[in-house]
Amino acid sequence: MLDEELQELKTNGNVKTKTSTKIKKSMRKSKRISVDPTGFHVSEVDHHSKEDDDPEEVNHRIDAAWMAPRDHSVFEFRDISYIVGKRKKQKQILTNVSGRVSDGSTVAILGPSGAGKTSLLKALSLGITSGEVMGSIELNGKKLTSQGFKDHCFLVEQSDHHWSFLSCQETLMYAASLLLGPGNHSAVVENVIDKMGLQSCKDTKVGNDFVQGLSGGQKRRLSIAIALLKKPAVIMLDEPTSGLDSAASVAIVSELRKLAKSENLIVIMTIHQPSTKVYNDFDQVMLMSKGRQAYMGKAASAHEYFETIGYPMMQMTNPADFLVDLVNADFTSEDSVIAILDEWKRHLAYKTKRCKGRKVEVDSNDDFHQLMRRKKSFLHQLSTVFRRHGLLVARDPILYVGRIVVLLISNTVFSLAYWSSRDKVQEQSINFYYANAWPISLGSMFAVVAVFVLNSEFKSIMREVRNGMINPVTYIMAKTILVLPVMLLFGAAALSTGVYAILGLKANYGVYMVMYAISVFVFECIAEVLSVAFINPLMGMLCFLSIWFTSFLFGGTFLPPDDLSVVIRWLYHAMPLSYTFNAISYHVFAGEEWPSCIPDANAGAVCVDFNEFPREEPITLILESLSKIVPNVSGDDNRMDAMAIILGMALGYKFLYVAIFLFRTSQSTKLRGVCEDTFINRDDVQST
Ligand SMILES: Nc1ncnc2c1ncn2[C@@H]1O[C@H](COP(=O)(O)OP(=O)(O)OP(=O)(O)O)[C@@H](O)[C@H]1O
Repeated sequence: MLDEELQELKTNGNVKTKTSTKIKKSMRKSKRISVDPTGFHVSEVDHHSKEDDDPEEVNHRIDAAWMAPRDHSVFEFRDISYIVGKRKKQKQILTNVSGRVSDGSTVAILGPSGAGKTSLLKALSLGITSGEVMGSIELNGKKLTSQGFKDHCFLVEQSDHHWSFLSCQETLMYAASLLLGPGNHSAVVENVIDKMGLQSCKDTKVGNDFVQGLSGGQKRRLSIAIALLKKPAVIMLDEPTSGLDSAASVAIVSELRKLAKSENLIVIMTIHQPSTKVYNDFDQVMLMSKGRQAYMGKAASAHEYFETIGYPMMQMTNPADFLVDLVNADFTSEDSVIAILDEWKRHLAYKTKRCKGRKVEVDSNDDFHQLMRRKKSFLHQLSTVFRRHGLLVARDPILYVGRIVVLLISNTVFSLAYWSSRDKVQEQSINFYYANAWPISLGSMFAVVAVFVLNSEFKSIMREVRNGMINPVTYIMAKTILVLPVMLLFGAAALSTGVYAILGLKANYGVYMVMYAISVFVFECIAEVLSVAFINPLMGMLCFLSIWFTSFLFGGTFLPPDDLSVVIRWLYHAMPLSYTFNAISYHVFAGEEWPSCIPDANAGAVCVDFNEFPREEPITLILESLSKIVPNVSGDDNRMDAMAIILGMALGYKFLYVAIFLFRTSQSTKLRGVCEDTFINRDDVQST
């Protein structure tokens, strides 16, 4: 309803309901703002009026500002060059690529495979973090910085990293909450659902490779819908039609064109080889080959330009095929491609020497962004991310729920395997020890799954951070708070049925749960580090398994630390499981009635001579006797110390995780400004 009112208001502005009156008032307020034509500068904003303090009023102003068309903008990049490698192995990926796009335009970057399309888009979205990038990128005449990109631009990547277990509508509601601040944004969300044709699948889960969900085209539409929620000046899309059939490709590109016109957007996309229908929807095209430009200008005039330089297009030809084939060295001679690239350089107008890299950031003082900045607080973001990931923790079976179920089943089976240790006799003490060591070993090893899942989550978070949706700290905090009780649930699943119900353990349940949770938590923290340290999750998983097995082997269950070579003896002290096994073995034998060992009456090596261990306490005795077989067991109560050391290790790993996480999410392209002669498009010279 509100949506319809807003639409009507936007077109004729005479809806007479209470809600629309508020929005109207808000829009009038928005109009009080005068916009500097060179940027998004606001000259007159009443920052502290009484109405601004009313959350409902601010909410309506945001909705109204969101509905209003965006300010005019110009995106310009000059002499973008990109070099990778060092010295003799240097490779020039991009060479002096320039362009200028105004709002309302859709630009397609075309070219054969390896032409440099993706590299250019990455450079324009400040996403290149290695090698050297030169040139200048400006939005409304001001240098585009990472913050400027977060405020005014949005990159839709080729692979859609969404939250698989959220529905389309839930995804958009959380995105709206993150982008627009607190309040009910269902009207705005409905608006983008309608615009992107997602009405029929709004309750469908996004899905992934393992869970059926949205189709490829719907996922792409969802990515664009999220971008629209932000109301950016520029949307960049990497291959938005890849993997889609021709009808879906036409629909997406024509929708983007309409959006560019209606929302004053600049749309820049890379595209491989579009059909004629898709090509006709582009306002401008940039043709690339060998990292250089062969053409940049009106899509409809491209064939005229090539005709003037001696390459007429045959009738009934797909213009995109014609252009791409012209500069594809696989179909044309290398010399001919170079001649076309050189010809374009000659065609460009010469502009005087100019130093780029001015340190002026894009303003984000337009009304919409002013309001949003005031509304979006760290706490609000934290609570949104907390609610979203709480839902995902409950729904995603791979991350935690699956582990809880497997721990429950496997440890029930283990306890049945050690059924005889219920007798609590000396010769069963070793079995009872193992019955308690396996649940913790298994629980800590299962954290390998977290490496895989968190690696994939990190990609989604990276997308959100780069597009200015969230502060990475909110994700880290929310996840840490959510994971702590889950560790206790792991303990409950691993121990309740197995060692407590089946084997009749009497040791304090609460203390055991906490010890279990801490011991598994440290491995969860190791998994977090490895999930962000490697781009490929399989590398992280391999590393995790190596660390876990080292911890298991050098945990003192099998090898006495004193027998180890001095070169690797430190591993016994550096790995968490040695502390865990020591503390847990004391805990499970403490408080139990273990009959004293009678010398000579027992077969096997378990029984000890009283004279060797003159102490009276039965717990100490059983532990001392057990230590003959399990080197790490001792009669001393080290539980507090052990847990403190493990928590310290967990904290260390957490620190490392946060450092890598923040480092990777903060990386962006460092553009090195150049002071060289600049060549720009003749058309642009005329239009400026
Ligand atoms: N970091 C890098 N190190 C070495 N070579 C690179 C690097 N990045 C890109 N390249 C090379 O630069 C060229 C352009 O790559 P890019 O992915 O930009 O091309 P593209 O036009 O998007 O190709 P496609 O359409 O096949 O995706 C390719 O030859 C690629 O191998």
